[in-house]
Formats: sequence, structure tokens, C-alpha cells
Amino acid sequence: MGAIGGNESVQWDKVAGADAVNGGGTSVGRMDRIQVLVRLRPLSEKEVARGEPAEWECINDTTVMFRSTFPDRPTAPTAYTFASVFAYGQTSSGKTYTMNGVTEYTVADIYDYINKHEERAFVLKFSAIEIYNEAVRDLLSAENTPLRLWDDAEKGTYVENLTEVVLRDWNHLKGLISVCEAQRRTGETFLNEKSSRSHQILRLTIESSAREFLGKDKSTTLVASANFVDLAGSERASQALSAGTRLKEGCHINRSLLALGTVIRKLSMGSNAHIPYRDSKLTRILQPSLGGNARTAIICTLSPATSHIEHSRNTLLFGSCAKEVVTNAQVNVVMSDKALVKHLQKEVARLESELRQPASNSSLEALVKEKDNQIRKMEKEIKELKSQRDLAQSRLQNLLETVGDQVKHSGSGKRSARSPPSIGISPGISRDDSSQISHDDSDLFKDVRCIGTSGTGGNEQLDLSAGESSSLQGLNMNSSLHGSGSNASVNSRRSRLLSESPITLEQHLENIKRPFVSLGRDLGSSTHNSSGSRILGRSRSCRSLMGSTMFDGMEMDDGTPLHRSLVGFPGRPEGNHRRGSTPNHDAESETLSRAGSVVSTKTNAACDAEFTGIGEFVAELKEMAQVHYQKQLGNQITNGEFVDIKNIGLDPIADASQSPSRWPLEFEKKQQEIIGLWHACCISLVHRTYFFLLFKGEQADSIYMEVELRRLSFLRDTYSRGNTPSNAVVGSLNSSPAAR
Ligand SMILES: Nc1ncnc2c1ncn2[C@@H]1O[C@H](COP(=O)(O)OP(=O)(O)OP(=O)(O)O)[C@@H](O)[C@H]1O
Repeated sequence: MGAIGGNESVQWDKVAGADAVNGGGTSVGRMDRIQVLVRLRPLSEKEVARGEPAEWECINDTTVMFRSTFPDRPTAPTAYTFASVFAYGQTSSGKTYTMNGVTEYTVADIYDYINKHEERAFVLKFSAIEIYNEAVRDLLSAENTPLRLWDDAEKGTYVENLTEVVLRDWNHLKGLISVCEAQRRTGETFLNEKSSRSHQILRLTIESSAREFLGKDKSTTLVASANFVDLAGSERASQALSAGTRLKEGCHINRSLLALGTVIRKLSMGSNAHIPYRDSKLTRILQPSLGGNARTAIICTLSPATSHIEHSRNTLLFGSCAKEVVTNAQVNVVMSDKALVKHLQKEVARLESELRQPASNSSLEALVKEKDNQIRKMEKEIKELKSQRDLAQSRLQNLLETVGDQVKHSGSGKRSARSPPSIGISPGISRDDSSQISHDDSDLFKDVRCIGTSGTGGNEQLDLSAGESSSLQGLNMNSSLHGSGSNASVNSRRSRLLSESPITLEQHLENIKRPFVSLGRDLGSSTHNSSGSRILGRSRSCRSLMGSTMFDGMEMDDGTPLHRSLVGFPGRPEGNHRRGSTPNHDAESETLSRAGSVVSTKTNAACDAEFTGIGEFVAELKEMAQVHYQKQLGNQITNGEFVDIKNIGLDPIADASQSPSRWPLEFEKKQQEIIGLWHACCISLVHRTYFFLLFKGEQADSIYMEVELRRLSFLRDTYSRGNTPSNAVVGSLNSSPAAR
């Protein structure tokens, strides 16, 4: 029997008349087992005539007892308990007899209910089919054409073009049932004079609506169907003595009943295994009644006769199995279009209101916020990484270009009067050095000289300018002096750089960047006192990386690299080293004062930014030199192959502040003591950052050249980023091979 239920079950239960179609007020939308009922008919006249005893007896409302008259036959089980209704049976067991009565009583009850509930409007529709030899036929139609079955997502399996008659009254239904009886295929068999040769399904569809809402927006209709199924009975050909058409009919009947039995058995096991509904038309049509939206009762009919013991036993086993099958009856609601629209609008409003309530969705919102923050953070990181990657690639490209230029220069055979950089060479850098450079380069040195000659420390300025030129020319000199060997070395380095992944370089830069950023902050906080005057060297980190207070007074240090030959330079006029600085503050720029004072004026922020850049550069150089050097000498290298000037126990800068003319000598002496045969080169960066690279043998030359290339690349980057380096730096940029 069909039933009704669903999400609105509670609501619909309250609607007057809903229980009428629910089967008398039973709960809906719940799991139900198939109800099983046993009907034991009395012995027929034929059976009595044959002298057959009654083997079965109903001993109470729920138990059928087997009283075997054959002591040698197995007796177990002898009792079957049913709490429920059972409907199934062999041929001639009384199914049709039973179903006729059930149909009549059910319809009578329905009409009785309708009469008692005038507040609801009912519409009853009736249809009837038979399944004969696996063909579906409309019992209300005169045509004998088999009907097709279709599957629909909402309706389930349905019969195409099936006649459905709207009932006028009870008598109308009676007349239609009579038509069906007349149309149904029956035939005489040995066991039944009027044996049903087909499965018959009578369907009564009941629709009800509350009269007060009829034609209004709120109008809804409840729908239920009652299927009255009179199955053809299983039969043994030997017993039924069937042949020909009857035999064929019997085969189809047994096959479809077997399919039904299989479905029931699988459903009763409760597993999620495949249920073979499609094995027969009977199970396809009965699918909702067996395992879906339905409440089902099966009546098992038995003949008590001895000759049907096995059949009866099988019928009871079938019933035992069927009562384990669970169905889920729900209310079937058909809504008018208007009611449906209104219902959906209400649902939308409810959902919107839920979304607006912060309390109920607080955890969700928090989660969304957290995710948003994570996304923003990751986007920022990606942006930073991309920018670092671009910077690294740019530097790499610059370096490669510069190396290429350098190779070109070395290939041209241009020689410089400058000696290969080494500690022991004569430190004097004469004006002849500048004579070795090109015309373009001479423009650069005009700028540098302009700075140097305008102050009292002209010699020093000149020397340092020459140092700058030397360091620039050193690129060529190294190549020239090393000849093809140097070219090979440069090419080797270039190959190495080319093979180095930009990602690796990027990661490397990221790793070395962090500590310098923090140092830069330290610097920012320590470079200004309360009066705004600059105080350099307060922070140890500043001192070690940015130079010391001594360089505050070195007018030529900004952007003017100290050539390592300066290590051996006998000294500079003392007054030039420790001249009181006269800051010429400008928030945005930095200038070199012709008056001989270092004018390095920046806002803290600007200083920080540039310092960070320098810090990166220094760290990069250190790393590069160290890696390179280790590659060259492998395990022979211990600590100290690359040392900060502080790390060798000498602070020539600080010493120079005491006695500037002494510090290179002191350094050399110290270097001899500590380093022994190691060579060293002194690298000057913009803004008083000095450190020393100590190398051994010929490697010192090539590494020094590479370091210089890096330095020039750095300066150019600084310039291109819009920072304003010193004039000397600008000059060096304009004249550097890379810039050209
Ligand atoms: N409860 C009963 N009391 C008296 N007679 C009954 C009862 N049930 C069935 N009979 C009789 O038994 C005979 C067979 O009944 P029925 O035709 O309903 O069997 P069936 O199971 O439908 O058989 P089939 O499967 O061959 O159609 C009929 O003559 C019927 O009148």
C-alpha cells in the first residue's frame, strides 16, 4: 500500500484529513517492516473427498501450527510467528478469494472515511493492469496491446498510456473491479477450476485537499496509492498437470515469483547489495511497495492439505523472510504552483536570515576570516618572492653581462699599468693609472678628482680616486695579466653562474637577507641622537658592517672603493681622515661636500633601506667568495679564508682614527702574523663598509675580480632603483664596463 510522508510530515499530519490517506493516523515518514499475514483456508471439497487431513492449524492470532500426521517427516520448524499481515501463496490457496475481500473492505473503509471528513475534498482514481507472460496489459482497456514500462526519477517505474478512471462512487468502483475480473486471464487447471494465469494489480489513487484552501495560494494536495496485488500462484507442472499454454503460463508465473522471492530475500538481509528489481516486470512495478516509499502487507495463503505441505512450508518461509524487509513510508505532497512559489520564498527568507545571524555563524565567519588572512599573507609572500627572484635574476644577468664585457676587454689585450692586486705590491697609485683608461673613463675621474682637489686632502682624494679607477681597471688588468688562464677562469666562473639556478640564488639571498635587515633597524635607531646629529658606530652591528666612527670623517669613502693596494699605502694626510663632519641634511638625498666633509644625510628610513641593500650585498659577496674559495681549495681551507676585518683582531679603521697613517701598515703586519701566506684584498663599499677578503695564491686575483664585478653591479642597481648614491658612485657607474 502506498503511504505518504516527508519533510513536512509533522505539518501535514496536522492538516485535517491527512491521516485518512496515511492509513488511519499512523505515523508517517518512518521505517516500517512489511506486514505479513497468514490466511489458512479450510480444506476444499475435493481435498476432503480425497481424505486429506488438515496438516496446519492457527492456534492463536499470531501462530500457525503444523500438525504433521507423518511421524517420520521433519517437524521443525513447527510454528511460525507473525506480528503482521502476510499475503502470498500457491495456486488455489485462496489469494484471489482473499484479495477480492481485502479490496472490497479497504475501499469500503476509504469511502467511510471520506464521508466522515467533509472538510476535505477527495478525488479517487482507479487503474488496473495484469502481467501475463511478462506482458503488461491494461485491464480497463478493450485493447490487448502490451503496455511499456518507463522509469522516471520522480514517479519511479510507471506504465505508459495506462487508463486511469476518476471514481464517482463506490458502485462505480465495484463495476470497474468487475470489468477487471472479466478481462483478467484465467484458466482451468487440475488444482483450480478458475486459476489466475496473471498477476493483477489494482491501483486506487486517493487525492485530498482541505476545502477551505481550494483554489487559494495555500492549497496543497496529499496523494496516496493503494495497490491490491493478486499474484498468480506458484505451481508445479506435475501437480497442476499443465501442458501447452498452461505450462507456458506456469513457467512465466514461477519465474516472476522466483524474482519476487529473490528481491524479498535480498531486501530482508538489509545489505546494500544490488536488488534485482529489473529481473521481472512484477518486481519493477512493485519496487516502491517492496523497498521504497510504501507500507506493505503481504497475505500468505495456505492450503492445509497434505498434498500442499511443501508449498505451504515454502510460502511460510517466504513470509518469514518478507517480514524482515524494511520500507520507508513518506507523505507525498503535491503543491499548487502558487503554494510552491510561496513555500520556496519562505525557505529563501529563512536561509537569508540564518546567514545574517552572526551568532549562529560566528565560527564560520571566523574561519573565513582566518582563511582570508592566510590568503593575503601568502599573496604578500608570493609578491616578495617574485620581487626577490626578479632582483636576483637581474643581478645575475648584470654579472653575466659584465663578465662578458670583461672577457671582451681581456681579449682586446688592453693592459693596465696596475699590478695584479696583492698585498705586497707597492701601494702607490700614480696618476699614470688614469692615463691608462679610456676617454670615457677619464670623464669619470674628472668628477672624482673634482671632489678630491677641492679640499685640503687633495692627495688623499686623488689617491682614492685612483683607487677607484684602479679597481675598475682591475677588471681588465686581471684578465690581461693572467692572460688566457684568466679567461679560462672567467669562463669557468661564468659557466658556473649559468648553471646556477635563479631559484637557488633567490633562496640564498633570502637566507642571507634576514640578519642584515635587523641590523639595519639597529642602525636606524642608533644613528641619530636626540639633537638629530648623526652618531655612527654606537651599535656594534653598525660598526662591523657600516664602518666605524673613523669613517664619519673620511670624505672620500662614500662610494669610493679602497683598492687592496691601499693596504700597503703608507698613509694619508691625517687631517683628511678625521675632519669633523658637517652634515648637510637633506631628507631625500645624499651629497658629497666639496668642503671635504662627508655629507651623508638621509632619513632613517632611507638609511635603513640602503643599509639593507648593502647588507645584502656584503652577505652575498661573503657567501660567493667563500663558496668559490672552498671550491677552489676544498678541504685545505679552514676558518678564516674570508674574514671581516674585525675578525682578524685588527680594526684598521679605528686604528686609523688614532693614527691614520699607520693603519695599513698595522694591518699588513697583523695580516702577516695571522694569515701568513694568505693574500688579502680590501673591498670598499659605499657608506663606509669595509671588509677584507683573504685568499691564497692566484685565486685571489680571480676572486677579487669577481667581487669587483659584483660591486659594480650593486652600484648600478642602487642607482637604477632611484637611490642617490654619492657622486663618486655615479661616476663609477657611468664609467664601469657594465654601464657602458
Ligand atoms: N478462505 C476460504 N474459504 C473458503 N473457500 C476458499 C477460501 N479461500 C479460497 N477458497 C476457495 O478455494 C478455491 C481457490 O481459491 P482462489 O482461486 O482464490 O485461489 P488462488 O490462490 O487465487 O488460485 P490461483 O493462484 O490458481 O489463482 C476457490 O474455489 C475459492 O472459493
